[in-house]
Amino acid sequence: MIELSHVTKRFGATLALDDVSFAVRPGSIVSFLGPNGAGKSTALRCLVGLVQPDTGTATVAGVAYRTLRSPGLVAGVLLNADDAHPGRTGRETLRLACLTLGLPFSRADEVLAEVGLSRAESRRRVRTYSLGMRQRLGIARALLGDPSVLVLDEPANGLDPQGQRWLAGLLRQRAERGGAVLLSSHQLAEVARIADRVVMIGAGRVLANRPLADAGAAELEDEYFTLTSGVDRAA
Ligand SMILES: Nc1ncnc2c1ncn2[C@@H]1O[C@H](COP(=O)(O)OP(=O)(O)OP(=O)(O)O)[C@@H](O)[C@H]1O
Repeated sequence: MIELSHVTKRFGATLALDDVSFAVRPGSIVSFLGPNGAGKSTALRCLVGLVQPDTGTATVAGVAYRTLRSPGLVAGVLLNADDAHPGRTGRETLRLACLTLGLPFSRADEVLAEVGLSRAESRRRVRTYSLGMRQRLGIARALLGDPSVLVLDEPANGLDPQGQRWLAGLLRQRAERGGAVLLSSHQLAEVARIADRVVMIGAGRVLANRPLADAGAAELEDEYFTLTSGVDRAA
C-alpha cells in the first residue's frame, strides 16, 4: 500500500502540494498525471522521504519510508535515471546495491536479464548508456530487492515502443503478484494502457482520482485537457 494523506508542501511562495490524498492498493497500478510543475515529483519525493511535508503523512507499506531498515526490500524507487555513477558499469552498480541490501551478486544478473540489458551491455560503463538503457538500469535497481511497492517517476521516458510494451507487462506482473505500483507519466496512451487508476493533479491539487476501466487514450486526453485547462501553475 502507498498512501498520501492530506499532504501539503510549500517551497517559499510556491504551494507545490495542497492537501493531496490518494492511495495505491496492493495489486494495482496507479498513474499520476499532470502538467509540468503540477507537483508529481514532489509527491513522489515526499513518499520516499526526500521532501518533508509541511502537514499530512506519506507512507509505504504503512510506515514512513525513512523509518524502514532496508527500504529497497520494501519499496523500489526510480526517481531519476541519471542516479547511477557514470564511471561504473551497470553490473557494478547493481552489485553495489546488492551489498547494501544484503543480497547475493547473482540477484544483479537476474534483474539485468529481467530488464533486457545484455551481458555485454551490463559490462559497459553507465556513461556510454543511452537514455533507454539508463532507464532500464534504474528499473533494475528498483526491482532488485523484489519489493511489494514500486514508486517510479516517468519510467517509460526514453524507452522505445518495444520497451514501453515490455514495461507495461512487467508492471502488470508485479501488480498481479500483489504489488502496489505508482508511476508518473506524461504519455496518455501509455497511462491508458498500463494503469488501473489515474490520479490527475494540477497546481498541487488532486483534480480526479478514478478507475480507468476501458477508457482509451482519446477519452483520457479529453478529460485531462478539460480538468487542467483552468488550472494555473503552482504559485
Ligand atoms: N526544491 C524546490 N524548491 C523550490 N521549488 C520547488 C522545489 N521542488 C519543486 N518546486 C516547485 O514545486 C512545484 C511542483 O514541482 P514538481 O517538480 O513536483 O512538479 P512535476 O509535476 O513533477 O513537474 P514535471 O512534470 O515538470 O516534472 C513547481 O512549481 C516547482 O518549481
